[in-house]
Amino acid sequence: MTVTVSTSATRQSVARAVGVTKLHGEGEAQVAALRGVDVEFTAGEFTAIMGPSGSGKSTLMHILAGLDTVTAGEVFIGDIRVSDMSDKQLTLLRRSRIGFIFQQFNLLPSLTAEENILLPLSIAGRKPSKDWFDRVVDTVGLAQRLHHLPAQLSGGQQQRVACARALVSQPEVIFADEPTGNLDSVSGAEVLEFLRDSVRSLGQTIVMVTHDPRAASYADRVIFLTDGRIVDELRDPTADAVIDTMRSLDSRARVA
Ligand SMILES: Nc1ncnc2c1ncn2[C@@H]1O[C@H](COP(=O)(O)OP(=O)(O)OP(=O)(O)O)[C@@H](O)[C@H]1O
Repeated sequence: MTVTVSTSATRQSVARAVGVTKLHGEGEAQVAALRGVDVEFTAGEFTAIMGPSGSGKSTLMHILAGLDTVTAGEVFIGDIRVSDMSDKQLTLLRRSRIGFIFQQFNLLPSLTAEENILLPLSIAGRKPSKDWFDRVVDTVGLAQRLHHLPAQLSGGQQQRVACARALVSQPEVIFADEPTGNLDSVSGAEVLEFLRDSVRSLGQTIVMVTHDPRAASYADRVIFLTDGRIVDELRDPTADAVIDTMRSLDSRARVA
């Protein structure tokens, strides 16, 4: 069964996939990573994408973020059709409208926390608003660490720098790929609380790929992928509800 995920008509759509299919490779080695995915992400919402290994989570996120192309279907960021864009247009779109948080933090080791946070804006030739910068730094709790190098920060603090870097340019949407995958449970919880706060108090929109039911429970909604299709969705999830849904997907897969 394929589920078409619907959203509230009153909220603005920030990212949308319509009938997206993605084939990797050629001939006998060809793999269908996504098979006709329809999904929409609305403003001010925190969504987690879950599913077994190989179900297409990273492929979906990369396609939504303009980092990979579709085989069929369409992708929109706001009302802009990403699936038609040239590489140059995609680079500009990513710089101006999309934020990224990676499992490995991806901070530049020779730059201070503050310089890392401001780097995307400097590259785009933009100046930060001082008020917004202060608010973001305050929200992530890094005011006392701005002049430290990444090596002088804990893993959790480094990931909070990466979160601030994603937020400071006020992107329409932040894509986070296993943001707590390299953190212990306490630092992971801090980062997740921060991500949830940035949605609740700063109005950010976040789409996060995770394997961890507890991480997914911080989201407003969880969508579940199996074998390249969206097969289920939970709103206001608890970790137990996410675990139960994952188990039921496993048993459905075994029966099929
Ligand atoms: N560049 C590629 N070339 C060939 N096949 C690929 C490529 N990228 C992904 N795939 C295949 O597409 C399918 C979906 O992969 P994807 O990485 O999106 O899954 P995932 O759910 O993110 O997995 P994981 O949880 O293990 O990271 C898998 O079968 C994978 O082997």
